[in-house]
Amino acid sequence: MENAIIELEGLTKFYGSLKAVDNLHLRISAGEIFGLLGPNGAGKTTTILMMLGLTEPSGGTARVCGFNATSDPISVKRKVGYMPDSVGFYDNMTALENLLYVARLNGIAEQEVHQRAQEMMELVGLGAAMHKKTSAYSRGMKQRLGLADVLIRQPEVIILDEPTLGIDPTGVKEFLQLIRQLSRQQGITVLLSSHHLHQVQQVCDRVGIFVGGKLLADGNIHQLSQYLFSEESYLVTITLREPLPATADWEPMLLQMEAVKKVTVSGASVEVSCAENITPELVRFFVAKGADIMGVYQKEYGLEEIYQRYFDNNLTENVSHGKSSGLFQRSFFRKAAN
Ligand SMILES: Nc1ncnc2c1ncn2[C@@H]1O[C@H](COP(=O)(O)OP(=O)(O)OP(=O)(O)O)[C@@H](O)[C@H]1O
Repeated sequence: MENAIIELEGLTKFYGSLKAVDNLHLRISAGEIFGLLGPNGAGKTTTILMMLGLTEPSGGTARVCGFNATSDPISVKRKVGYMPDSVGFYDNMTALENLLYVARLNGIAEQEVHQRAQEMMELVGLGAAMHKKTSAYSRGMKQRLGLADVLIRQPEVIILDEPTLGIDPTGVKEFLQLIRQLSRQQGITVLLSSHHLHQVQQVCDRVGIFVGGKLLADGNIHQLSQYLFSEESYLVTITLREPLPATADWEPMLLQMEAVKKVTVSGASVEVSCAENITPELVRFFVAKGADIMGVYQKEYGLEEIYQRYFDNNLTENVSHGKSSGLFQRSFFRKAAN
């Protein structure tokens, strides 16, 4: 990859006998917004800490902005802004005073510190609230102020660990828009760790799926979808007025169509995975059967399904332990592999 600003080579971390990060290889380009996506305990925070030189790898290397994070953490910290999931402030000070404090700690010259802090407050949308004490700030406002703290040092890379935790949906949307705008306007590289699929999907150029310390796949949503669902790229959901009669043999008939790979029935909803877009044929099929169609919805696979697919093996294991997932509560009809 040309112009990689983050390069992880065989990065590994053991905590005692626990392998928290397992031979991670990853390159992120300058200006990219990369989403590190994984469930709790996947190793996201440990990876970030190694990239910042805050914990030493057991193996491999992390290079950020050309510096080795283990042997030269100070240089990395000059280039990288890190926002943990929860940012603390002095509640008895105003937001601007908090920011000025951080700016001075970071050695920003006194003659420019005021102007820069005020500019940052405007940039993160807190211009009108900069003289309020942070004790009166909402969680979303505190996250914005946290971002200003990070940005005031003019980093090349920002790393955000679960940045939207505890923010309401409107706040999340605004915060993500802000991240995207900053990255695009200022060319900042963003690494965002999250387990909120929808949010990652909205804002990231590329996503890495991280499970059990391993990076299982990375790419943009379309690439991941093509890779995983090449045979079942189209998902058509047809909603009928009545649930399918128990005696109907429509599923096997649908599966006889060349392009149909899988049929899932859930009440009055029939989900058909196909290799080609055969929505008109499917509609004709149901009409010919005398069914009333209430809705037809066609979509490309999203991150949720991609993520779910990576958990297929785990799901099987869970089911064998009696913890059946929602997926298995519906009936599945899959074409047997030839
Ligand atoms: N300091 C530590 N000592 C021992 N084990 C640790 C330590 N930090 C993390 N772990 C373990 O390493 C694994 C990875 O943890 P990590 O915090 O990196 O995951 P994560 O993906 O960031 O999870 P979350 O989304 O919950 O923050 C987990 O099993 C965790 O319990």
